[in-house]
Amino acid sequence: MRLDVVTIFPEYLEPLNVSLVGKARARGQLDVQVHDLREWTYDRHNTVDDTPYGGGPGMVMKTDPWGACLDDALADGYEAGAHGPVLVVPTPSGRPFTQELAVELSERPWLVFAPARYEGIDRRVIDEYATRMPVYEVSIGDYVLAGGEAAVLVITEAVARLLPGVLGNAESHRDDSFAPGAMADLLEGPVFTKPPEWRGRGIPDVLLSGHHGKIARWRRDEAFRRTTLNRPDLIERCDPASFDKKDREM
Ligand SMILES: N#Cc1c(-c2ccc3cc[nH]c3c2)n[nH]c1N
Repeated sequence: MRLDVVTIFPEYLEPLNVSLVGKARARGQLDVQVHDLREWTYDRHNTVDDTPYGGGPGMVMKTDPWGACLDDALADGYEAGAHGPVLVVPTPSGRPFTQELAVELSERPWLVFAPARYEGIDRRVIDEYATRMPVYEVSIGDYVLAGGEAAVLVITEAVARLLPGVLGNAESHRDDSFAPGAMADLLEGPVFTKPPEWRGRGIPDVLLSGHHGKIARWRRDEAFRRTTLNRPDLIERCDPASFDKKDREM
């Protein structure tokens, strides 16, 4: 997978050099190119913003730097269609970024991220590139950030960990919260590791029983309890029949 990120804060994307994404880059599973938008400005102040038409607070990111930078980023191997790039625009007014969307994006070969600053990017930029490729305007949550770079880090990690071979076998994302399957839409339950006792706190007996069926049932019950407590809205989406079926299989 190729990722291009256009930003006025390239240093904000330094975390893409470490941990899971950094290792995937080192292994050649990810090709990440970060572009400093100001390198596509041609005035002495490297201007990327201007006042909004119609008035109002703040500034709007200008068309020309974005057009010049995106054209260059896309010129390198661009082709339309299923094997081509998609434009991902983080915005508080976008569709929710979910595990389902992470899976959809992980199946694309090339993501081009356009994290804005100020009040956003001149709409004509998005409309221009929407004529050439799918555009995903996504929000990572119902809170307001000062720019889209943090969202790029979140989306990139959620997508990269789904790529074949990026997570070790032991770290399968099969049982992730929100991953498809009988535990779909349930939050993950508690986890424990050695030592067997810590500050007078032990391990739930069932996890020491070696009875895989009972362990699976306990984990599912704990996931159900945590989901009921923290995300009751997800409970309606669960199919209790899948649990009964799972029990019969244990
Ligand atoms: N994704 C996302 C966002 C943002 C966001 C994204 C881009 C810009 C550009 C200026 N301010 C921004 C906020 N806020 N909250 C979210 N969930």
